Amino acid sequence: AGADAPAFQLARLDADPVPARVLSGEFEDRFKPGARKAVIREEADQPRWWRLTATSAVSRAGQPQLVVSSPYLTVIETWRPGEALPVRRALIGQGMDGLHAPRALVVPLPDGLRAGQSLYLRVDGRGASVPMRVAIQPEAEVHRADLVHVAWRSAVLVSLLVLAVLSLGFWIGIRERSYAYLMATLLAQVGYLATMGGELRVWPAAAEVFGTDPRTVRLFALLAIIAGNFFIGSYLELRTRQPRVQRILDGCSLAAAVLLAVTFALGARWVSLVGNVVVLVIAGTVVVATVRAIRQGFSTARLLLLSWLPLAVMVTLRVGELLGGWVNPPWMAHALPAAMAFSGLVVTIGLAEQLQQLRRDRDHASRMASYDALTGASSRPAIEEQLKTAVRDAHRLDRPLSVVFFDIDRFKQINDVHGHRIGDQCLRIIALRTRNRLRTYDQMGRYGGDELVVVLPDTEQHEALGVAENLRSAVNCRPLSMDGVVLEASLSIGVAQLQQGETAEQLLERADAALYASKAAGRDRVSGSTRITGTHKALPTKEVVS
Ligand SMILES: Nc1nc2c(ncn2[C@@H]2O[C@H](COP(=O)(O)OP(=O)(O)OP(=O)(O)O)[C@@H](O)[C@H]2O)c(=O)[nH]1
Repeated sequence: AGADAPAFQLARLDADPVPARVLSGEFEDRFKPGARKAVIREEADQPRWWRLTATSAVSRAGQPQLVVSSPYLTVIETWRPGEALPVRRALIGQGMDGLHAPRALVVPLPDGLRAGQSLYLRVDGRGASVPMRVAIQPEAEVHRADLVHVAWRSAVLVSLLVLAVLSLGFWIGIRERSYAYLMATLLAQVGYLATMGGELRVWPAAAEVFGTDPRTVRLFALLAIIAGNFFIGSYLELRTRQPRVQRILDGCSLAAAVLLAVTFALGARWVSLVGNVVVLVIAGTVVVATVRAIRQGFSTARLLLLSWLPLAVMVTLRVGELLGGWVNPPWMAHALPAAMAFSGLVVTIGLAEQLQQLRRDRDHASRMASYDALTGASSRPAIEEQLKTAVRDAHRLDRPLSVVFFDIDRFKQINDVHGHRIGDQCLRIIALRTRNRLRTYDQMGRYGGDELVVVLPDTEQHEALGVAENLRSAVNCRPLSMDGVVLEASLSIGVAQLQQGETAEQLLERADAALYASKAAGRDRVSGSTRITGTHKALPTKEVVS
């Protein structure tokens, strides 16, 4: 509430004299009003002085607090009226206060302020140049905002970490590289948020090492950019689908990598400037790339766009703020991290969706390999495999097994007279009529051009001969009609029952020989293999059931 209508004025002194001189009033005339009413933005690399003057009285009731939001690395020393020593505040290190969430620097004003009274702030922004909102709020309000802040940050950081762990799991599980890039991006984002937001101070040792060095946050930001680029490139298959866009992203990654190198050498201000421009280029490029991918019919790009748009908007708002264009509303402090978590979540869902598609494709491919597309019967390798299994079971369980092998008579002539298309339909109808006369556990496969094999488990030769006769009459008793063409067709059939010690190949060979016997005897007939010695006998029905 205090941020809406500040009861104070801010002014800045572009110098850093010794405190006693400032407090003595020597520089009062040289303080200039700040660019914005309730915002401190310290651009200088050296500490500068800011004066906060109450325009109306701030009552001591409710324990008023001076609140400076999103300070990042800034260290502020505050001289309260009448005090010779300052109160030092920083998110990390000396001046850290254990009472408040790291969303703001908080200085108690136990006596309130009279109208016209001033606070003097020595602001050391360490060249970070982030805009900080200033407010005077009662203690209770500060605590409420702290609680909200902690809840948000915990939710976002935990989400990002959980998604990173999930990505790690997927990466290890299926060796899909996109997940490694996603994991790296998410972890870099966590690093960025924790160093930028001050959560790092939970671990004092880490806070001392990383927390007060402006290069750490740049390091994480640049790593997030590079990993994110790799992720997007691999997710959208840009290298093959949109090579030019991929080159732009590669250029951005290269720029980020160069910045990464010089940030250690220099720590210069323009590292952030160039880095932020690179971020804007990426934000725009990725929007274009996803829209194009969607146009190309790449359906999972929709999810990427959904995940990217809020992030791109938030990042643009934030970069605009850092580049000095404007000051974002306070909720932006949560919106950017939330957009990161949302984006990570949606992208993980997108990857899972891609994974499912991959599995569907694989299932489809294996179905295609085991079925003959024209007749719907098993393919040759599949029926050979099924026959082998059936033969092994028959030997092991001492059960009978028969095969029926047939060939359409003068099929070449059907093709020649009516065309290949009618020939195809003829094959399909015969396969359908065959299938309709089999038991569910009988198996049918297409062995060659117009040759089909039927495997009949638990069937002795005499029963198989009956089945074969049935199949033969199913074709020759009723002419085949298709597309206005009606034609007569017939089958030549060979039948053989498995003998003891016989292999699947030997069994098929005998059935094939019987088939040729049928052809030789004038076609349209059934022949059984004559050599029958030592077959497996069918058991009485009761025992079959058990
Ligand atoms: N329409 C169609 N024809 C096929 C297909 N596969 C093989 N054929 C043809 O089927 C014919 C098979 O001929 P054969 O089995 O050698 O001889 P046939 O004409 O059936 O004569 P017999 O078997 O001696 O009665 C060949 O002309 C092949 O081109 C197919 O998928 N579709």
